[in-house]
Amino acid sequence: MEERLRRTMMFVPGNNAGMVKDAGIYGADSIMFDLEDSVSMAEKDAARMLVYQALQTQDYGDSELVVRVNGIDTPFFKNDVFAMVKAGIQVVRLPKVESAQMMLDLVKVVEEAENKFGIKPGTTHVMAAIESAKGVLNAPEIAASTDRMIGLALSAEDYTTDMKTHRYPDGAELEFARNMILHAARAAGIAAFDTVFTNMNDVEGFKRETEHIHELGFDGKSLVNPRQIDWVNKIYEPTKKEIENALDVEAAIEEAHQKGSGVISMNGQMVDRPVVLRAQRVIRLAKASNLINEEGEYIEK
Ligand SMILES: CC(=O)SCCNC(=O)CCNC(=O)[C@H](O)C(C)(C)COP(=O)(O)OP(=O)(O)OC[C@H]1O[C@@H](n2cnc3c(N)ncnc32)[C@H](O)[C@@H]1OP(=O)(O)O
Ligand SMILES: O=C([O-])CC(=O)C(=O)O
Ligand SMILES: [Mg+2]
Repeated sequence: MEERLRRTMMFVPGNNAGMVKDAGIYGADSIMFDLEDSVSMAEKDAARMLVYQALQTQDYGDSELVVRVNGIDTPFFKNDVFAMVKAGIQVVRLPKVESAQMMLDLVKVVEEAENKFGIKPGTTHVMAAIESAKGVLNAPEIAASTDRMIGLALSAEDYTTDMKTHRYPDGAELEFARNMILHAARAAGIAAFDTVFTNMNDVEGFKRETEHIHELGFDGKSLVNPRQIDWVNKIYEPTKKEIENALDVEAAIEEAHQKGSGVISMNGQMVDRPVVLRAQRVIRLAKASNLINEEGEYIEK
């Protein structure tokens, strides 16, 4: 199956009826309804109900549908998971994950809910948000904890609090966590998401951070505002040169396969599997940015 693009995962506060209703219009790769920290204690049940109803009635287009449930040690957790699985959510994001066991405990509840509501076992995927030193150090075992895992996310607001620091413009305080999470995710073959950027007035800071995590190799970022979607997509957009090279690589490897070979030379450059895999990702990103037409040619904008 073709890997899904996950450049933008937008948080939508689960108690905000207007935002929940319109969340599909902005073109986020993933919409993440939040039942956790953007919802006050008094509104936990109302938010769960609102998101449940929206999932039954709203059309969210091609966006992947994710819910951030309340933590496993809260009185809301089990009700959240049951309601969201019943509503057919695609991914449950567990916050503040510190061990593989926490993911296994989540999966047990997901399984119970799938059985209860007659949903095909294994349909509901899960992901972990890493928000503490312990979580970062256990990232490899968390990433490999279950076949249902689709990704790891860094959650830097809680993480920097746990580390007794805060966020700085150069992001030096996050480098170790970013690298651990990225390596753990890649080793397990799942996605890696960078954290939110919450200062809506610092557009340059947001773009600098996104360029940095793009360079490191993150699939994308958790977002708090729809304006951030286009900024991320622009940074993840391949260049004309990258797209044309990727199209040449596809053609060259096709020719090689027809000759029964897995490797070929293209303008003096060896083309083999890793080069082809990189080219395929460039083409997926280019298609998502409408930079390749039906005939498979680059579209000049
Ligand atoms: C540390 C953590 O846990 S972070 C995760 C939890 N936090 C969240 O989920 C916060 C989500 N984001 C928000 O609530 C808001 O974007 C804020 C508070 C950051 C900024 O709010 P505003 O300044 O009002 O946003 P802005 O003016 O850009 O809104 C423009 C439009 O986008 C909508 N919008 C803004 N943020 C979102 C969102 N996250 N999801 C869906 N719609 C949104 C607004 O409703 C508004 O719609 P309208 O034009 O139809 O009225
Ligand atoms: O997942 C995120 O990026 C938001 C969050 O909870 C945090 O930073 O603590
Ligand atoms: Mg958090």
